[in-house]
Amino acid sequence: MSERVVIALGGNAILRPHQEATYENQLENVRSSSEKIADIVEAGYKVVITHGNGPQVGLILQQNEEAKEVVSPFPLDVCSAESQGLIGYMLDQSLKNELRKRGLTQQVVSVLTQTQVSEEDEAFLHPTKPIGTFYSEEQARQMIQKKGWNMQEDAGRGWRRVVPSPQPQSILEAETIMGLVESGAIVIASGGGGIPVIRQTDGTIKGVEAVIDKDRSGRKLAEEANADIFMMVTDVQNVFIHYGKPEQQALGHISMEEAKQYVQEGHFSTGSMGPKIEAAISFAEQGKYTIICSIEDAVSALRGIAGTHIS
Ligand SMILES: Nc1ncnc2c1ncn2[C@@H]1O[C@H](COP(=O)(O)OP(=O)(O)O)[C@@H](O)[C@H]1O
Ligand SMILES: NC(=O)OP(=O)(O)O
Repeated sequence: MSERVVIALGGNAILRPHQEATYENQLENVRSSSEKIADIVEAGYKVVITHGNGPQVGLILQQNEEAKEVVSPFPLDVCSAESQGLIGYMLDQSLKNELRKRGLTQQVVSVLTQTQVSEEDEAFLHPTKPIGTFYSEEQARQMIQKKGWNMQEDAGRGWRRVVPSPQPQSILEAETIMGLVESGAIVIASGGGGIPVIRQTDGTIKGVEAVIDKDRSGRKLAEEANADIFMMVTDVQNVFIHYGKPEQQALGHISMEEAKQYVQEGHFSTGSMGPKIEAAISFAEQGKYTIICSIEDAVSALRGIAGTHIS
């Protein structure tokens, strides 16, 4: 039986740090990622796709805020929904085109996904999720003063706006997503971690202003989809210890215990590599397998010869 892999595509792989945020640049990145995803499909894996939205949701939010004198701005959960539509559309279209080119007949479908979070989550008081553009420290100070943004340095790449990132509790459309996966379709779901919603006392759902980490939601999706492998595709080839320092060292195959040890030693930044390792550890706790790699290495990583593997 073919193995099932949930691929989580990083928002920064769709729009690279410091790359101009045009639609064309993002479409080209998504198009080349789709070639690699099609390679994985062709290699015989059953594929479920999720994706980040950090750069995109930040830009949509900024577009809303900049135009607020002319057009009423939308809240962050709506911007999240917009980013899911934007990226889902690009991925869906690019993958359909790539599969068609190769004579592959799998259906591709993108599901608008809402993820339940708790209103009580401490994360609402401590924003940690980097979104939007990268700024210099001086520009960041101006943004904090002029716009009242929360800003943090993001893993040595520059300063970014940060917003609350509550823990995902459940994926509301999980059953429908599973039905589509079982039908043999390639499903794109839980984009940007899913649109964050809370369940109110009367049972209705309502959007909340946050951005969920797609690696945390991706791990939930991988559990729901009963995936054999959870693959987080990002803009580095490996996870490193002593990242960004002269003594940095790439990790190949490590155990869950080693991963926990490295977390304790503080090797992974919150808001970037931290949540990926956290997701890998909880997936490994269920006896499952996680890979963190670049999109270029995705096929070799599945063969075990590239990327970081946590089991
Ligand atoms: N220990 C580490 N090893 C590798 N990358 C790290 C580490 N700590 C922080 N990072 C940063 O994590 C980034 C990937 O996380 P993130 O930006 O959230 O990716 P994505 O948007 O692709 O999910 C890398 O570009 C790197 O700058
Ligand atoms: N939502 C989310 O985790 O996006 P990134 O992968 O772009 O950070």
